[in-house]
Amino acid sequence: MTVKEKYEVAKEMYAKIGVDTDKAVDILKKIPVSMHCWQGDDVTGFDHDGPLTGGIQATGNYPGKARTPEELMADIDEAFSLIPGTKKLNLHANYAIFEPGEFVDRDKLEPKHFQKWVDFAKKRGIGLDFNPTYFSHDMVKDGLTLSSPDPEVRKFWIEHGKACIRISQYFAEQTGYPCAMNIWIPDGYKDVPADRLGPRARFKDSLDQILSIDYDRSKVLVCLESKVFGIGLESYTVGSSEFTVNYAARNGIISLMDNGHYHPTEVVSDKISSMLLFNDKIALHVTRPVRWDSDHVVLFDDETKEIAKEIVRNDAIDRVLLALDYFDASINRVSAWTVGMRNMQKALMYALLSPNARLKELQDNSQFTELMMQQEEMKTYPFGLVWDYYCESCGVPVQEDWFEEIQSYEKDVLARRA
Ligand SMILES: C[C@H](O)[C@H](O)[C@@H](O)C(=O)CO
Ligand SMILES: [Mn+2]
Repeated sequence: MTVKEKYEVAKEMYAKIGVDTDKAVDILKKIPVSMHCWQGDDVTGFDHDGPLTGGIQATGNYPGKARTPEELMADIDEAFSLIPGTKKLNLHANYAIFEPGEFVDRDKLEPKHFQKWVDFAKKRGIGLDFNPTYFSHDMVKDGLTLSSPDPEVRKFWIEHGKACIRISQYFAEQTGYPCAMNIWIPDGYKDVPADRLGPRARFKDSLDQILSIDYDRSKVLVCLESKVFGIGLESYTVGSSEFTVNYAARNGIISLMDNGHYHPTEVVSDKISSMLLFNDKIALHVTRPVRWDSDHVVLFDDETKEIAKEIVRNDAIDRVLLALDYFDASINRVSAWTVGMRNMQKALMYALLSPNARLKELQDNSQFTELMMQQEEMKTYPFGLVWDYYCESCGVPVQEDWFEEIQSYEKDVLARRA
């Protein structure tokens, strides 16, 4: 049987419970998922030689890491050729590309330092997202940036934030797609602080200054990401959840939730509905925390599925900005991208193939026995046959066929980067 014939069988089975698989395929094709450039080189970037700082860590030493913009772009293209659906590319400011011999520090970055990325995106018809890089830099003093007590340090990073807004607006104007610009700072303390209010007040003032510049809010979607702790910053995080949610709500920007940034038993899937009730838009970093904010590759696991369900069944596809955020250096990095991106879309597909209206009705009518039965039965519906058809209709390899391509690319390209 062909992929299409198998799809027809699945289509009939889903139709019996009121699910329109053609519609699910059409919807999924249009949901943008932003792929993070930093999986390709373990968050190293091109503006700096030092270590990765900011309380985050890429562990592993798998060969073939991209070392230049050209290598990173080639690897992104390779991953894109294996990932179905609508993609965006998520860049960090430390991926600026300079002319030979040129160096421009982060407070002075301009759109021209990202022109090659803009050309890359335009050629592929995709949008760009952006992130100021508040880590891996000498101006991070004692682990602090926008909340530093040193006005010089704060000024440097405020200028960086402003520069990034201008660059984001350029991205949006050039690509024709709004640019989500996410602010995350690592600031915090390893040990019990003497003053929790001061750093947060300074962070608040720094954000106010960054956002005071004139920019087009329909083009630049500024987001603010919270965190619970970082490595070496375990006792106190300036940009906590309460801080970022309140700041975003008061200042008309977007809260970004990273599902690695909460206490281990807290789940982002349960937060989405509350956030949707009070915000026009929210943003997500989908990752996989294993015991801590470990940034493992996104799997087709329960929490990823639950996150996708919350987006789909709350009719919030256009209100949730979806980006991935992980960096695994222990496996083939192109494969890591491909697995994570495909899994995010599988989770969305799984949610789109759920009889959501019926399940809600069962809940509202207190038919909990039937609700449990139906939710469990959904797990063995032929989801994979619809997924395969979706991949085929997007022109990317079906099932594990894509891995052969990864193996050839590793042999022909990555292995030669020694
Ligand atoms: C590199 C990213 O900006 C970073 O991972 C941030 O989003 C984060 O999640 C830090 O823990
Ligand atoms: Mn994140």
